[in-house]
Amino acid sequence: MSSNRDDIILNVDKLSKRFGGFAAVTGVDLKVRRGSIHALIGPNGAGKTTCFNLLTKFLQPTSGTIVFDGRDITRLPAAEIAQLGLVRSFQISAVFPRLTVLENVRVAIQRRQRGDSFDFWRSERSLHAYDLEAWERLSEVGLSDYAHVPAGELPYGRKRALEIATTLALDPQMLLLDEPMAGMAHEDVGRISALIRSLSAGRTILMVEHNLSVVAELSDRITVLARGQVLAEGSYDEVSKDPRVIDAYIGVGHG
Ligand SMILES: Nc1ncnc2c1ncn2[C@@H]1O[C@H](COP(=O)(O)OP(=O)(O)OP(=O)(O)O)[C@@H](O)[C@H]1O
Repeated sequence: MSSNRDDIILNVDKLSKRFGGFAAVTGVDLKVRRGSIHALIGPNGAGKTTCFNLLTKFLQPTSGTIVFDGRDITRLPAAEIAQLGLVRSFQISAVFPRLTVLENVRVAIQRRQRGDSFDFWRSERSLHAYDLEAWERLSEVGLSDYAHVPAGELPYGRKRALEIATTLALDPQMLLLDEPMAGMAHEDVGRISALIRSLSAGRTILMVEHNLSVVAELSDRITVLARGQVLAEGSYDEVSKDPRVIDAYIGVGHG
């Protein structure tokens, strides 16, 4: 694939999701350029999480199409989408607290190699085969010094970094990050921002994030949702000056 500026890795067309009579997402168009950091923002209840769930097929769309890397994935199951390289960061609950940081990443790599099964109670020797790659992932997210610490003992910010390392173990072309700064202490925000920036080298990132200064700093492009629809799209400067965006945020008390 070429990597010119118009190279769209994710092309979402008129995506909609209804829950019974309630339209959570309506006619959303979204184009994400390969290699960019794209943010999806909007006030509470705007439909951001539902969009993520539709993209990764945790939910089936009511209508619309999703094309990833030139392929229509609208009807594919979640596991196949991950295999194609569109991967959502795991939740912290997916980290095994008693396993060390290194072991967690090793298990994630093994799951990629063996498919989505948990038959990791194999020989120690077969697990060590994944060590080299696991160390690389840890170094990529700045966790090398924590390799032998049980995951459950990591501070919160480092747990998010581990969660990202286990996601990288799936070798994604495109990462969906669901509120990467949620619950983060102030001192962790800068470090995770730098991490996201470094991850974007050679990958595409789509993130839902409430911290607007992080969105401003990191994003090449921003799509603003409100009431399940696209309200505005552009650079941070453009969307933050848009009166409709300001109204939508103030309307639900964000200010
Ligand atoms: N499974 C469901 N059944 C019914 N309604 C739902 C369901 N999931 C989400 N909704 C509704 O869809 C709307 C969009 O919710 P969603 O969680 O996608 O918003 P959001 O932008 O992610 O909000 P937040 O920023 O608060 O996380 C909300 O009104 C929500 O109540």
